[in-house]
Amino acid sequence: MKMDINGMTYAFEISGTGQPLLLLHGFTGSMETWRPFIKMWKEKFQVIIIDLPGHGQTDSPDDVSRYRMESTCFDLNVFLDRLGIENVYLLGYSMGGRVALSFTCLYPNRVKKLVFESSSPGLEGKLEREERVFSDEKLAKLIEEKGVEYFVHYWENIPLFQTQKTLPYHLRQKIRKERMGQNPRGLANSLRGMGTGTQPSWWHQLNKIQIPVQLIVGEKDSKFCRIGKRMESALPNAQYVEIENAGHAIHVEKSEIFGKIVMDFFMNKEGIH
Ligand SMILES: C=C(O[C@H]1C=C[C@H](C(=O)CCC(=O)O)[C@@H](C(=O)O)[C@@H]1O)C(=O)O
Repeated sequence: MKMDINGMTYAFEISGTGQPLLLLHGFTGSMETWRPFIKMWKEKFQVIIIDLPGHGQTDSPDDVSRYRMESTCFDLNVFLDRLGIENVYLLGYSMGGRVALSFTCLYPNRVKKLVFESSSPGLEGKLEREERVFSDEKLAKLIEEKGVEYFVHYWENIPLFQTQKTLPYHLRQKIRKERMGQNPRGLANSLRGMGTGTQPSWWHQLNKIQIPVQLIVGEKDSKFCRIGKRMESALPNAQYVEIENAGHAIHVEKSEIFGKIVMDFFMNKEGIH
Protein backbone atom coordinates (compact mmCIF):
# COMPACT_ATOMS: atom_id res chain seq x y z
CA MET A 1 0.00 0.00 0.00
CA LYS A 2 1.11 3.61 -0.50
CA MET A 3 0.25 6.88 1.27
CA ASP A 4 1.24 10.38 0.18
CA ILE A 5 2.15 12.50 3.19
CA ASN A 6 3.21 16.11 2.51
CA GLY A 7 4.51 15.15 -0.94
CA MET A 8 6.40 12.04 0.20
CA THR A 9 5.03 8.62 -0.77
CA TYR A 10 5.35 6.05 2.01
CA ALA A 11 5.04 2.29 1.42
CA PHE A 12 3.40 0.27 4.17
CA GLU A 13 1.46 -2.92 4.94
CA ILE A 14 -1.14 -3.80 7.55
CA SER A 15 -1.92 -7.36 8.75
CA GLY A 16 -4.23 -8.59 11.49
CA THR A 17 -6.62 -6.87 13.83
CA GLY A 18 -6.52 -5.58 17.41
CA GLN A 19 -4.07 -3.26 19.14
CA PRO A 20 -1.95 -1.57 16.44
CA LEU A 21 1.74 -2.60 16.55
CA LEU A 22 4.00 -0.37 14.46
CA LEU A 23 7.39 -1.82 13.45
CA LEU A 24 10.32 0.40 12.37
CA HIS A 25 13.34 -1.10 10.53
CA GLY A 26 16.99 -0.04 10.71
CA PHE A 27 19.35 1.76 8.34
CA THR A 28 19.65 -0.18 5.04
CA GLY A 29 16.52 -2.11 6.03
CA SER A 30 12.88 -2.10 4.97
CA MET A 31 9.53 -3.48 6.05
CA GLU A 32 10.88 -6.87 4.88
CA THR A 33 12.91 -6.92 8.10
CA TRP A 34 9.73 -7.87 9.97
CA ARG A 35 8.24 -10.36 7.47
CA PRO A 36 9.29 -13.47 9.53
CA PHE A 37 7.33 -12.21 12.57
CA ILE A 38 4.07 -11.12 10.97
CA LYS A 39 2.41 -14.56 10.96
CA MET A 40 2.86 -14.83 14.76
CA TRP A 41 2.21 -11.25 15.78
CA LYS A 42 -0.82 -10.63 13.54
CA GLU A 43 -2.70 -13.26 15.60
CA LYS A 44 -2.73 -10.78 18.49
CA PHE A 45 -2.14 -7.35 16.96
CA GLN A 46 -2.82 -5.17 13.94
CA VAL A 47 0.75 -5.29 12.61
CA ILE A 48 1.82 -2.22 10.66
CA ILE A 49 5.13 -2.20 8.76
CA ILE A 50 6.39 0.85 6.88
CA ASP A 51 9.45 1.82 4.84
CA LEU A 52 11.16 4.83 6.41
CA PRO A 53 12.31 7.78 4.26
CA GLY A 54 14.96 6.79 1.74
CA HIS A 55 14.38 3.08 2.30
CA GLY A 56 12.54 0.28 0.52
CA GLN A 57 9.61 1.48 -1.59
CA THR A 58 9.25 4.81 0.20
CA ASP A 59 10.47 7.91 -1.63
CA SER A 60 14.10 9.01 -1.52
CA PRO A 61 13.72 12.79 -1.89
CA ASP A 62 16.63 15.10 -2.71
CA ASP A 63 15.51 17.36 0.13
CA VAL A 64 17.51 16.17 3.18
CA SER A 65 15.11 17.96 5.54
CA ARG A 66 12.43 15.34 4.71
CA TYR A 67 14.58 12.72 6.45
CA ARG A 68 15.02 14.68 9.64
CA MET A 69 13.71 13.01 12.78
CA GLU A 70 11.17 15.77 13.47
CA SER A 71 9.86 15.60 9.89
CA THR A 72 9.65 11.80 9.85
CA CYS A 73 7.85 11.74 13.21
CA PHE A 74 5.44 14.43 11.95
CA ASP A 75 4.72 12.22 8.94
CA LEU A 76 4.22 9.14 11.17
CA ASN A 77 1.72 11.15 13.24
CA VAL A 78 -0.21 12.07 10.08
CA PHE A 79 0.06 8.43 8.94
CA LEU A 80 -1.63 7.21 12.15
CA ASP A 81 -4.28 9.96 11.90
CA ARG A 82 -5.11 8.90 8.33
CA LEU A 83 -5.44 5.25 9.46
CA GLY A 84 -7.72 6.32 12.31
CA ILE A 85 -5.26 4.93 14.87
CA GLU A 86 -5.19 6.67 18.25
CA ASN A 87 -2.15 4.96 19.76
CA VAL A 88 0.33 2.18 19.03
CA TYR A 89 2.60 -0.38 20.51
CA LEU A 90 5.94 0.57 18.93
CA LEU A 91 9.01 -1.50 18.10
CA GLY A 92 12.15 -0.01 16.58
CA TYR A 93 15.45 -1.63 15.62
CA SER A 94 18.64 0.49 15.56
CA MET A 95 17.86 3.53 13.36
CA GLY A 96 14.19 2.52 13.66
CA GLY A 97 14.66 2.54 17.44
CA ARG A 98 15.92 6.11 17.24
CA VAL A 99 12.80 6.99 15.23
CA ALA A 100 10.58 5.12 17.73
CA LEU A 101 12.09 6.92 20.72
CA SER A 102 11.89 10.28 18.93
CA PHE A 103 8.22 9.64 18.13
CA THR A 104 7.59 8.66 21.77
CA CYS A 105 9.19 11.92 22.98
CA LEU A 106 7.47 14.13 20.39
CA TYR A 107 4.02 12.45 20.42
CA PRO A 108 3.85 10.80 23.88
CA ASN A 109 0.07 10.29 23.80
CA ARG A 110 0.36 8.05 20.74
CA VAL A 111 2.67 5.38 22.19
CA LYS A 112 1.42 2.87 24.80
CA LYS A 113 4.46 0.58 24.97
CA LEU A 114 7.90 0.62 23.37
CA VAL A 115 10.38 -2.11 22.42
CA PHE A 116 13.82 -0.66 21.74
CA GLU A 117 16.24 -3.03 20.00
CA SER A 118 19.96 -2.19 19.78
CA SER A 119 19.50 1.55 19.60
CA SER A 120 20.39 4.89 21.10
CA PRO A 121 18.72 8.13 22.34
CA GLY A 122 21.27 10.12 20.32
CA LEU A 123 24.54 11.82 21.29
CA GLU A 124 24.68 14.23 24.24
CA GLY A 125 27.80 16.21 23.45
CA LYS A 126 27.95 18.89 20.72
CA LEU A 127 31.45 17.80 19.68
CA GLU A 128 30.34 14.13 19.62
CA ARG A 129 27.42 15.06 17.38
CA GLU A 130 29.63 17.15 15.06
CA GLU A 131 32.12 14.29 14.75
CA ARG A 132 29.32 11.86 13.95
CA VAL A 133 27.78 14.18 11.37
CA PHE A 134 31.23 14.44 9.75
CA SER A 135 31.72 10.65 9.62
CA ASP A 136 28.17 10.05 8.38
CA GLU A 137 28.74 12.65 5.62
CA LYS A 138 31.86 10.74 4.53
CA LEU A 139 29.77 7.56 4.43
CA ALA A 140 27.03 9.33 2.47
CA LYS A 141 29.57 10.50 -0.12
CA LEU A 142 30.99 6.97 -0.36
CA ILE A 143 27.51 5.63 -1.17
CA GLU A 144 26.94 8.32 -3.82
CA GLU A 145 30.39 7.93 -5.40
CA LYS A 146 30.89 4.14 -5.20
CA GLY A 147 27.29 2.90 -5.31
CA VAL A 148 25.18 0.62 -3.13
CA GLU A 149 26.99 -2.65 -3.92
CA TYR A 150 30.36 -1.24 -2.82
CA PHE A 151 28.76 0.28 0.30
CA VAL A 152 26.97 -2.95 1.27
CA HIS A 153 30.26 -4.85 1.09
CA TYR A 154 31.83 -2.22 3.36
CA TRP A 155 28.83 -2.10 5.68
CA GLU A 156 28.44 -5.85 6.24
CA ASN A 157 32.11 -5.95 7.27
CA ILE A 158 32.06 -3.30 10.01
CA PRO A 159 32.79 -4.72 13.49
CA LEU A 160 29.19 -4.18 14.59
CA PHE A 161 28.07 -6.99 12.27
CA GLN A 162 30.94 -9.42 12.92
CA THR A 163 28.50 -11.84 14.59
CA GLN A 164 26.44 -12.01 11.39
CA LYS A 165 29.31 -13.78 9.62
CA THR A 166 28.41 -17.03 11.38
CA LEU A 167 24.74 -16.83 10.36
CA PRO A 168 23.40 -19.45 7.93
CA TYR A 169 23.92 -18.48 4.30
CA HIS A 170 20.20 -17.90 3.62
CA LEU A 171 19.96 -15.35 6.45
CA ARG A 172 23.08 -13.51 5.30
CA GLN A 173 21.65 -13.44 1.77
CA LYS A 174 18.30 -12.12 3.06
CA ILE A 175 20.02 -9.21 4.83
CA ARG A 176 22.25 -8.55 1.81
CA LYS A 177 19.27 -8.58 -0.60
CA GLU A 178 17.44 -6.03 1.58
CA ARG A 179 20.52 -3.78 1.61
CA MET A 180 21.34 -4.19 -2.08
CA GLY A 181 17.80 -3.13 -3.04
CA GLN A 182 18.20 0.33 -1.52
CA ASN A 183 18.38 3.64 -3.39
CA PRO A 184 21.83 5.28 -3.00
CA ARG A 185 20.29 8.76 -2.70
CA GLY A 186 17.92 7.46 -0.04
CA LEU A 187 20.68 5.90 2.08
CA ALA A 188 22.98 8.91 1.71
CA ASN A 189 20.29 11.42 2.60
CA SER A 190 19.06 9.22 5.47
CA LEU A 191 22.53 9.42 7.00
CA ARG A 192 22.52 13.21 6.48
CA GLY A 193 18.99 13.88 7.71
CA MET A 194 18.35 11.11 10.26
CA GLY A 195 21.87 10.19 11.36
CA THR A 196 22.75 9.59 15.01
CA GLY A 197 24.61 12.92 15.14
CA THR A 198 21.88 14.88 13.39
CA GLN A 199 18.91 13.93 15.55
CA PRO A 200 18.17 15.61 18.88
CA SER A 201 19.63 13.90 21.96
CA TRP A 202 16.76 12.47 24.00
CA TRP A 203 18.93 11.50 26.99
CA HIS A 204 17.44 14.24 29.18
CA GLN A 205 13.88 13.33 28.20
CA LEU A 206 14.11 9.66 29.22
CA ASN A 207 13.03 10.33 32.81
CA LYS A 208 9.74 11.74 31.49
CA ILE A 209 8.78 8.55 29.60
CA GLN A 210 6.26 6.79 31.84
CA ILE A 211 5.17 4.03 29.43
CA PRO A 212 6.61 0.48 29.72
CA VAL A 213 9.86 0.17 27.72
CA GLN A 214 11.56 -3.13 26.86
CA LEU A 215 15.23 -2.62 26.06
CA ILE A 216 16.72 -5.51 24.06
CA VAL A 217 20.44 -5.77 23.26
CA GLY A 218 22.80 -8.52 22.14
CA GLU A 219 25.34 -9.69 24.72
CA LYS A 220 28.15 -9.31 22.13
CA ASP A 221 27.06 -5.79 21.11
CA SER A 222 29.05 -4.10 23.89
CA LYS A 223 28.53 -0.50 22.74
CA PHE A 224 24.75 -0.84 22.68
CA CYS A 225 24.74 -2.86 25.91
CA ARG A 226 26.38 0.12 27.62
CA ILE A 227 23.81 2.48 26.10
CA GLY A 228 20.93 0.18 27.05
CA LYS A 229 22.06 -0.17 30.68
CA ARG A 230 22.33 3.62 30.98
CA MET A 231 18.88 4.03 29.45
CA GLU A 232 17.40 1.51 31.90
CA SER A 233 18.69 3.64 34.80
CA ALA A 234 17.12 6.79 33.34
CA LEU A 235 13.75 5.36 32.27
CA PRO A 236 11.12 5.17 35.06
CA ASN A 237 9.41 2.04 33.70
CA ALA A 238 11.93 -0.04 31.76
CA GLN A 239 13.34 -3.53 31.71
CA TYR A 240 16.61 -4.47 30.08
CA VAL A 241 17.48 -7.82 28.56
CA GLU A 242 20.76 -8.94 27.07
CA ILE A 243 20.40 -11.83 24.62
CA GLU A 244 23.13 -14.42 25.07
CA ASN A 245 25.53 -14.99 22.21
CA ALA A 246 23.82 -12.36 20.04
CA GLY A 247 25.09 -9.26 18.27
CA HIS A 248 23.36 -6.12 16.99
CA ALA A 249 20.53 -7.61 14.91
CA ILE A 250 18.93 -9.88 17.54
CA HIS A 251 15.74 -10.21 15.46
CA VAL A 252 17.86 -12.06 12.85
CA GLU A 253 20.44 -13.81 15.02
CA LYS A 254 18.02 -15.05 17.72
CA SER A 255 14.67 -14.62 15.99
CA GLU A 256 12.67 -17.13 18.09
CA ILE A 257 13.83 -15.64 21.40
CA PHE A 258 13.27 -12.14 20.04
CA GLY A 259 9.76 -12.93 18.81
CA LYS A 260 8.79 -14.40 22.19
CA ILE A 261 10.19 -11.50 24.24
CA VAL A 262 8.32 -9.01 22.06
CA MET A 263 5.04 -10.99 22.18
CA ASP A 264 5.25 -11.51 25.96
CA PHE A 265 6.04 -7.85 26.57
CA PHE A 266 3.20 -6.50 24.46
CA MET A 267 0.78 -9.15 25.80
CA ASN A 268 1.59 -8.31 29.43
CA LYS A 269 -1.52 -6.33 30.41
CA GLU A 270 0.00 -4.93 33.58
CA GLY A 271 3.06 -3.37 31.95
CA ILE A 272 6.39 -3.64 33.72
CA HIS A 273 5.52 -2.42 37.20
C1 LIG B 1 27.91 1.82 13.32
C2 LIG B 1 27.21 2.59 14.13
O1 LIG B 1 26.01 3.16 13.77
C3 LIG B 1 25.19 2.50 12.84
C4 LIG B 1 24.79 1.19 13.34
C5 LIG B 1 23.54 0.77 13.38
C6 LIG B 1 22.40 1.56 12.92
C7 LIG B 1 21.49 0.75 12.05
O2 LIG B 1 20.34 1.13 11.85
C8 LIG B 1 22.08 -0.40 11.35
C9 LIG B 1 21.03 -1.40 10.90
C10 LIG B 1 21.67 -2.54 10.14
O3 LIG B 1 22.46 -2.29 9.21
O4 LIG B 1 21.37 -3.70 10.51
C11 LIG B 1 22.78 2.85 12.22
C12 LIG B 1 21.74 3.92 12.55
O5 LIG B 1 21.26 3.96 13.69
O6 LIG B 1 21.49 4.73 11.67
C13 LIG B 1 24.08 3.47 12.62
O7 LIG B 1 24.48 4.38 11.59
C14 LIG B 1 27.61 2.97 15.49
O8 LIG B 1 28.63 2.44 15.94
O9 LIG B 1 26.87 3.77 16.13
